[in-house]
Amino acid sequence: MKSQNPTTTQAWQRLANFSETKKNQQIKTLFSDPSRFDKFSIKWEDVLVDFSKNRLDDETMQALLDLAVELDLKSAIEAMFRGEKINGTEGRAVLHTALRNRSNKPVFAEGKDVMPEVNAVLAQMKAFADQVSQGDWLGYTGKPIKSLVNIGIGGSDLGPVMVTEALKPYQNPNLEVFFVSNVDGTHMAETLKRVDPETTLFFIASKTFTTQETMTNAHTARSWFLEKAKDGAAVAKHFVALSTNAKAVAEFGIDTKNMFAFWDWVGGRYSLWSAIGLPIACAIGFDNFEALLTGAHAMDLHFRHEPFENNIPVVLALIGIWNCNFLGATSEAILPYDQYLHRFAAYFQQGNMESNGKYISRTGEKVNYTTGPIIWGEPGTNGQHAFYQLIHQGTHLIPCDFIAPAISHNPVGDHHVKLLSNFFAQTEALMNGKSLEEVKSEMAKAGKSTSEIDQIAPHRVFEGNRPTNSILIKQITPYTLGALIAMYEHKIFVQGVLWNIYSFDQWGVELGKVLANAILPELKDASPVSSHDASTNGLINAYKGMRG
Ligand SMILES: O=P(O)(O)OC[C@H]1O[C@H](O)[C@H](O)[C@@H](O)[C@@H]1O
Repeated sequence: MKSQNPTTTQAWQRLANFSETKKNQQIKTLFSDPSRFDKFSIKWEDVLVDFSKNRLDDETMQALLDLAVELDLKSAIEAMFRGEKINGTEGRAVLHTALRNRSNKPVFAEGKDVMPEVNAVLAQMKAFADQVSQGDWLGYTGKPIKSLVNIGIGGSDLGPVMVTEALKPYQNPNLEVFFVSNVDGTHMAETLKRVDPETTLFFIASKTFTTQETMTNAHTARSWFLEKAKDGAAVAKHFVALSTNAKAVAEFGIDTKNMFAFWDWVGGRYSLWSAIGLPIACAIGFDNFEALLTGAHAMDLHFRHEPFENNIPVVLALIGIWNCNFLGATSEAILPYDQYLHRFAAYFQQGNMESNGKYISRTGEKVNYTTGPIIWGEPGTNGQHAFYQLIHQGTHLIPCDFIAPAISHNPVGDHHVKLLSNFFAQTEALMNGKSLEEVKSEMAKAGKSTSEIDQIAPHRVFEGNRPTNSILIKQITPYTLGALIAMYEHKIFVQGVLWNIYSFDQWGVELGKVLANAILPELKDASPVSSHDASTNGLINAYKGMRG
């Protein structure tokens, strides 16, 4: 994979040169081009991506596309799909695309076709999910399973939670799903209050099977279970493991025949397509899980083969780079107008920020440009009544992705048209704003006094010109959700390639873990500590004092 500081390319120089003059380009005036909407939107299957409401003209788009060519994005995409070890610091391939490779064409990692293994685990998942969802998997007292409890954190939690929530309309009504991630005992305690050991299945989900939070929660769940079941042999009916680490699974006491494997070429935050997706498959049924994979595969094909100018993940990634590196945006909001997608932004916080939150380039130097933005968001319309104030009138430039389904799973009264009227109105308002003249004349018409108009009018002005993308999807189904997730995954990949950083490691999470392990034994007794800096010593000693 080509490794080059993007700022040294001709395309970047061009973008930098004209960005000063184009920075404040008015989006609404760009619509004087009657073909703008057609030119700056992509229709793919049942999805429409409109990126015309950006500070983006033909020249900028061309320079961004040239940047992708100059940095040899095409070869990088091929390198990922072909199983090259593009995760350079861990020496691993990145093949989540193989997990959903419905074509079944061979995919090689280290010279070995991974598809037979992928298919074997999928078959094992199907057999298991079918038994659970049909009520044939019985607990130790012979009762069918009613509650699924996933114990995992990060990539072993966020994907399954997000998808299970997003696809609730497809959920088996006989099953309830719970997710325990936090090492805070409250998370486990509150969940255990709501489940019955005779009818509960625990999924211990951990790629490494060493993660402190997950192992602590797993041991607590097992002790709770054994207290009731009083028979070690019953564990096999109530605990399964989703992991790459068979040895640690066996050491924990889960029979490896109850283990669903995946491999080191699956990154944690890209793992919902693997055995980590088993709770999803149980909750919504294996056919629906397969449709999720199929949708993602369709997006993979689009991403791999479509020319860049028509390639949704590539175009969205390039616009993100324009906004971050040239217009000064430091964050991006993801705003789904779909209550079922309420964990979507949280999921892509990990996807984006753990992948591209890096200041060291692939050649080991500190970068001299901005990389991964801060990702945040909540479902519309809740966000509108909370933080949209800042998006509309704050001092930060916050590019937003608006996502909405045309058809609701709950066509109750006029809720959906109301929801979608807000979806359309917000991007319109963010682009067009409202001028001082408009505000003044409105206030005058409403009979306000001149002094009131002079005093209040400036506060009611909307500068507008806030960039947005709108992603309209016919309906959120397993298939379209799979495609949507894959779309964002590939956007992140493209940005990592162009920023010349390694998107598939996460060294930045290590230091805190190591220090927590050093502090843990110090918290076990009352003796004061003095080995840290004054603040950390002070905090630990105050804690010991409060605890008594
Ligand atoms: O699946 P596990 O090995 O338990 O890892 C769970 C999570 O913890 C790590 O600290 C990483 O930051 C995440 O990328 C990962 O998803």
